[in-house]
Amino acid sequence: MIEISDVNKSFDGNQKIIEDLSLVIPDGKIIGFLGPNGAGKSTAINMMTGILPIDDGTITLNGIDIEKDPLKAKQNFGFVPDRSDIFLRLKGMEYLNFIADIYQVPAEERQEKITYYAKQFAIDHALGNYIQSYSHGMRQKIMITSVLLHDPDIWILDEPLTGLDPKSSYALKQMMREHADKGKTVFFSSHGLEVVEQLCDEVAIINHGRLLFYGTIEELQDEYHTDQSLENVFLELTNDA
Ligand SMILES: Nc1ncnc2c1ncn2[C@@H]1O[C@H](COP(=O)(O)OP(=O)(O)OP(=O)(O)O)[C@@H](O)[C@H]1O
Repeated sequence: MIEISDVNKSFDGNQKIIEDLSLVIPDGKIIGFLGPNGAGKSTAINMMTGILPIDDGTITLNGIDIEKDPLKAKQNFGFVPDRSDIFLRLKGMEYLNFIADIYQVPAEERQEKITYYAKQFAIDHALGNYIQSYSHGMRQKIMITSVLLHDPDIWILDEPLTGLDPKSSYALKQMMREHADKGKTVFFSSHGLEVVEQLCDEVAIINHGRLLFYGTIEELQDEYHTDQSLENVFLELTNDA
């Protein structure tokens, strides 16, 4: 479970990029995090994962405060950022072993998992090459594999499906469903409203750093007295004109 309580964030001390954001992300469900470009999704996710400091408010992951006890909080989640251009000078296998070392994944288990996930994502042939030489999709897949390797309770994924081919996208969606069905937490941002509609149990929609809605798609339709698709309601809700 992730609990975000009264969180505010600005970069220049003036305009708030995140304003009074409170949200409880429960276990056992897939939650989609939606908002137009610049709405504040990555900023919120970066605070949840301890990458950015929080101005005021608190964020806890499985009850552990990300600012007060960052190391312990980080043991509870895995994070796939929206940009996967990191550790470019490591080979795929070196990166996976590095992450497995950090999270102390036993040798036999890590080998088994690397073999399995690399095959699922069709990057097994490329693990001996430098990440620098990987396509965007391959970099995305190596990042996702590194999270799956240490099997954290909470998955925080920033636009994880962008750049994945249909087979890998399908595999990841299946894994997300299985993880949620085990009673674990899956939180991901996306611009793909059809995927969100098909995959998520609940959605959180933000714009200009403020939470506009949190709940199921049926509740969203009820609230806006419509039976229209998520896309139509989303466009109406986030229309600034
Ligand atoms: N380091 C920064 N310094 C100043 N402003 C920033 C910084 N990072 C983000 N912003 C601003 O914060 C706002 C929210 O950006 P953010 O990247 O969180 O949005 P987003 O919802 O993830 O967008 P996208 O869908 O395009 O990824 C934007 O107006 C952006 O210009």
